[in-house]
Amino acid sequence: MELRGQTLILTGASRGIGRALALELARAGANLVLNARSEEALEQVTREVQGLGVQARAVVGDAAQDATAQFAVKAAKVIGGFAGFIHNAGVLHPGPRLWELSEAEFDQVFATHVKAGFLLAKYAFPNLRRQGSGIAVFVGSGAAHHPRVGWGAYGAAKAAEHYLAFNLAQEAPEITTLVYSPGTVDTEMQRQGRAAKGEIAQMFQGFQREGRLIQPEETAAALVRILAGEPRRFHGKIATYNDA
Ligand SMILES: NC(=O)C1=CN([C@@H]2O[C@H](COP(=O)(O)OP(=O)(O)OC[C@H]3O[C@@H](n4cnc5c(N)ncnc54)[C@H](O)[C@@H]3O)[C@@H](O)[C@H]2O)C=CC1
Ligand SMILES: O=C(O)c1cccc(O)c1O
Repeated sequence: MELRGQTLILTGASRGIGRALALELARAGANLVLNARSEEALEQVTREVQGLGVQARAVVGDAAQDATAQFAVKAAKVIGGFAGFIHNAGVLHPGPRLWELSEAEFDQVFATHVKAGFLLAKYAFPNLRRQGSGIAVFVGSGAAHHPRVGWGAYGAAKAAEHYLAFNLAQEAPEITTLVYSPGTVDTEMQRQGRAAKGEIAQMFQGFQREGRLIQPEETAAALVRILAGEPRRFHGKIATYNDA
């Protein structure tokens, strides 16, 4: 897929994998609508992306709010060449067993991974279908298939997010829709995992001790290689960091 001149929406762009993806996509020539909740960090990433010579627009807000998704699609259409989205925003809340999470934490995890994915599809897919093509990437996780003490809501939300992607792939075959599983990546989410209480912290500490963490730049480059190549081979499937 040619990325130059195409406009993509990217959620969770203020740090970690999202920030690295924004920069790598810009290097590949893509214009970007960047979303995150923290205005200062997002504006900073947006300036860095613009410095790479592409058009970029920051949309500050919760990706799980209807207005955020609606505005992001509008902003992408104003830039022109709207080609789709990468839903990367995520939150883990590591540590508590499922029944120890607050209702607000549970809702936040499902809203960020699942509802935000639904809203992006709700506003992007009708446009992309009219154009007859597009790309939708859901940043997924091995957690969707591997129950562990201390990440129950997260894993359940990731499983639901994967399912949204697989179902959309059937509902809109003309839009290439895939899950990207980024590997175990050295980000704030990993740091929160290591600092958590209970068994999950040992797992995350082990990732670091065993040298299993990859850098956000590596996993971003791998996804952009997939997108710039033949993303269609992963339609309705999970592409992993190693596939690139
Ligand atoms: N770091 C890892 O080892 C792995 C990460 N992932 C997934 O990769 C994605 C990115 O994670 P990381 O960069 O590691 O995490 P991170 O915590 O460093 O960054 C998450 C990003 O999402 C944003 N965000 C969170 N809630 C949001 C909301 N409601 N609306 C808009 N933005 C929101 C944050 O502001 C931040 O920009 C997530 O979907 C995560 O589940 C999947 C597998 C492994
Ligand atoms: O599988 C992992 O290593 C992992 C770690 C943190 C967060 C995740 O989603 C993961 O899948």
